[in-house]
Amino acid sequence: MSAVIEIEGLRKTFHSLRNGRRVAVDGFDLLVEEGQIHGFLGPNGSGKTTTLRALLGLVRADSGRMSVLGEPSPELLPRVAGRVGAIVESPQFFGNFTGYRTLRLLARAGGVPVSRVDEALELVGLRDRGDERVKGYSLGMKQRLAVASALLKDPRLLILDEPANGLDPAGIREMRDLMRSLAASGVTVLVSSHILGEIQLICDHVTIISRGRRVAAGRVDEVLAGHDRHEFLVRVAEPERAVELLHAAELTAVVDSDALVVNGVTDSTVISRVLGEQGLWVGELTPLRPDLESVFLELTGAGEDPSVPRQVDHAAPLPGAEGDPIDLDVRGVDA
Ligand SMILES: Nc1ncnc2c1ncn2[C@@H]1O[C@H](COP(=O)(O)OP(=O)(O)OP(=O)(O)O)[C@@H](O)[C@H]1O
Repeated sequence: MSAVIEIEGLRKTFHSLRNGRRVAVDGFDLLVEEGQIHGFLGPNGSGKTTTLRALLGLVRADSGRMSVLGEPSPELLPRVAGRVGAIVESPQFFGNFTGYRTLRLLARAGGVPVSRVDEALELVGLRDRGDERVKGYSLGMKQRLAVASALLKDPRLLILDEPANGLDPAGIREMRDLMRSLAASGVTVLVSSHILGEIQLICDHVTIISRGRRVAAGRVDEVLAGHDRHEFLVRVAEPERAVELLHAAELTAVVDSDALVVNGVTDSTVISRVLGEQGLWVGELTPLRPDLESVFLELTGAGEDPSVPRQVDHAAPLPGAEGDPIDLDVRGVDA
């Protein structure tokens, strides 16, 4: 399978008079292969947006090697820009324009055949609402319009920064369905998020970033399996006595409210045998599988670092700190 995005050893430091020197990305690696829906997970301020901006040439990295669709980025990104759709920054849609007119304008500006507008609206499920003004759109619809704008040129790679941010459950579901159908049509998707459940539902691969560093990467099921403590929830009539019996059999067990949790067990029949032999019949024996949330919290130290201030979205770059932006049609959503 070929690499669609490769990042090795990316480092980016911001300097400001107020906060001094801040290492936003600290030797970060990322590999996204063709056909993946790849989740890019990390707490607020962990470096996701900075990584994506560096990849797309919107901010200049201190060091590191990056490539997109096989071309070194950002140097030769223009060669593949026509096959990359990205929504990383806040876009400005004219509220008085209809969705259709907005896309037609963007298509013309980007040299894309206007016939592509209908297809893009269809793909994001806005074909029926394309004649309505954008100011009447819900946030979810605006998000989908932003995705449609990134789809105008029929990209092979779609990069979405926090597409579910601010959406209600219905909007999140729509976004999820949209990503799935795009992936089914052969588009590789990289989606950054701090919404763990969403990533677990949508993505097949994940890279977790914490304080600018990669702390886990791989297939979602493999990352989860790597953190499986082989725990079981056990319900019996006498939990305290059950714990004593399990300890005597050299198993680790603790009472957890009206049940007990046994860990480090690969074969659950051992538990029922130890207890059954002493007349304690097991009423429930449930494997406690890790979910992405518990893995994420474990790896990132419970999320947000209070010493790291939240990014101000439109923080003014320092003179000379930014690279020359590349015309990638990078858009975000006007909330
Ligand atoms: N233009 C900037 N100037 C100074 N510091 C910045 C700038 N952009 C980002 N940072 C800092 O770099 C760190 C990483 O920020 P980044 O926005 O990349 O994180 P993130 O993972 O995308 O967070 P979020 O989920 O909150 O968007 C933060 O400490 C942030 O304050």
